[in-house]
Amino acid sequence: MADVLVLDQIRKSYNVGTPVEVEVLHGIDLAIRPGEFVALMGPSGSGKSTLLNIIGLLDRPASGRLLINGEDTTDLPDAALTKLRGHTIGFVFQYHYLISAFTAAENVMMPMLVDRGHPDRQMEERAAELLDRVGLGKWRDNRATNMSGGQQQRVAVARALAMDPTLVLADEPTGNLDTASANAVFELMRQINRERSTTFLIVTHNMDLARQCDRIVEVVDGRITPARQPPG
Ligand SMILES: Nc1ncnc2c1ncn2[C@@H]1O[C@H](COP(=O)(O)OP(=O)(O)OP(=O)(O)O)[C@@H](O)[C@H]1O
Repeated sequence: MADVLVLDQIRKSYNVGTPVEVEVLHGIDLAIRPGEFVALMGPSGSGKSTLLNIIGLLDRPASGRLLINGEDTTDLPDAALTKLRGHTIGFVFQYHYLISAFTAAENVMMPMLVDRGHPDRQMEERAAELLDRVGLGKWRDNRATNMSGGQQQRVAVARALAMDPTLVLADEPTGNLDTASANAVFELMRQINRERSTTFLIVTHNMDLARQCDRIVEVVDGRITPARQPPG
């Protein structure tokens, strides 16, 4: 089976006032296999979010190749990138970004609504199944605003899974939560990874959580440091 993700010499610069370009990713090589649960760590400003945006097809690298499920995305037009993103990648952010006027179920349906063409019944059943899975079946018709931070983040995890993605990208998904809620959200993602073989790449500053991952990838100054196993 093809690697879920292959990065080959990915470089990225930001324009910080013409003509000044500052390179923040200096040739990143990375491969992630199907079903891996990987922590992405590194100091503030090292380039983790920049890298995640490129992997999530939200931003393009200046040079280098990015393959998702064996497909080279380098020369794909924007519309094809949007479609590939919608069908293969789920996102969880530090802030949940739920729509407060919508119910939990409606929020989970959002990726399917955006993708268009999914019958209502199918979307409702999928949302119900996923909310059950994250332990919030009874909260289906509650507005997102009436839920706790941990519950909101579990709805966000359910929403990330709506399109049955191969890869979930999570940018500090537990950063805003108290320790108990953070552990619960992390454990939920770990269980989903084991049950469904969904691949996860999780940015975290939390070493306790990172050491429960299969592997830690560390970015320092826009470069990946040599691989290391989570300390036992
Ligand atoms: N839009 C932008 N324009 C210019 N510089 C940027 C932009 N976005 C990020 N940078 C710079 O790129 C570098 C990497 O930033 P990035 O946000 O990827 O780091 P990070 O590792 O995710 O940090 P943190 O852990 O604080 O979120 C930093 O020096 C940052 O200032």
